[in-house]
Formats: sequence, structure tokens, C-alpha cells
Amino acid sequence: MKVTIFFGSKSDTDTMKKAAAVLREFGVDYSSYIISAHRAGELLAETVAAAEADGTEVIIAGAGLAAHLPGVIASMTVLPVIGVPLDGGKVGGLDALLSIVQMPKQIPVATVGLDNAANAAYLACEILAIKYPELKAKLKAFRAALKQEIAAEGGKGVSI
Ligand SMILES: Nc1c(C(=O)O)ncn1[C@@H]1O[C@H](COP(=O)(O)O)[C@@H](O)[C@H]1O
Repeated sequence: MKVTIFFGSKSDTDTMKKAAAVLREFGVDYSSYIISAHRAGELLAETVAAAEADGTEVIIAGAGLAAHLPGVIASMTVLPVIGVPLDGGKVGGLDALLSIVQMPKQIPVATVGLDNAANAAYLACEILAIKYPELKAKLKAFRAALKQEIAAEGGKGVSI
């Protein structure tokens, strides 16, 4: 059960750590790499091939600005790639969101919300859970606990 996380810059680290935290919570192995497709394309190709050879089953890729990294990775593998658009500041992340979500046909990237690296990891777990029943059981238990939490907090009515 293995995920590889890529992101384009050291400056993305804090946001992408949220994906790692969820994978740890669900006991999913992961490796992570900071490699820009724009700045180091050959190294990226080698690392994607090595990750695939090493048993990676899902890839998470985060990038801001002209966020080509997830799409370039998707062009190099048939593993599912989940893209995380990162808010780089100037246009509130719209640049990254559109770069990642608007992939040409045949080369999809599953895109989560802006800066939502945690959701990328939950989705990766759900993909892996198709194959790993113990992970599916953990996800179901997590959802059941979430429902209980909501019921206990506001689901029985609140005075406002
Ligand atoms: N979008 C990409 C790519 C790429 O797509 O190859 N490489 C770096 N970046 C993004 O540029 C932003 C600024 O990076 P720097 O802070 O290193 O200049 C980061 O959010 C990174 O993900």
C-alpha cells in the first residue's frame, strides 16, 4: 500500500504535509519528493519511473502558479494522479486550479480543492481501499466517527 507525493517547491511543504498526516493516520506508506517539472524534468521522469517500479499505487502532486507538475506526471504513468492546486498568492490559486483541472482528454488528473492536500490523501486512501479491505474498514470507521461527532455537536439542535 504505497503513495508517492510530489510537489514543485520547498515553499509548498507546509500545505503538502497535510496529505502526509492523513496517510500516516490510515497507515499508508508514502515517500515524498520536491521536484519541479519545469526546473528538472529529467529528474522527475526518473523519479516517477522509480516510484512505479517500487510499488507506488497512487500519486499525489501539488503545485502552485503554472501548475503543470501533476499533468506532466500523469503523462508519464498510468497510475492515478491526484492534483492539489496550491494558492500561490497573486490570483488566489485560480492559475493553479485551472492548470490542474483542465487537462486534455486521455490524460486525466483528479483534482481536489485549493490547498486541500488532506482531501487528496483521503481520495488516495479510497482508491487503495478498492484493493485493501483493512483500509476500507478504517475508512468506514472514520466516517462513522465523523457522523457521531456531528450528531453530538450540532445535529440534535443548537440555540443560536
Ligand atoms: N508549478 C510549479 C512547477 C511545475 O509545475 O513544474 N514547479 C514549481 N512550481 C510552483 O511554483 C511555485 C513557486 O515556487 P518557488 O517558491 O520555488 O519559486 C510553487 O507553488 C511550485 O509548486
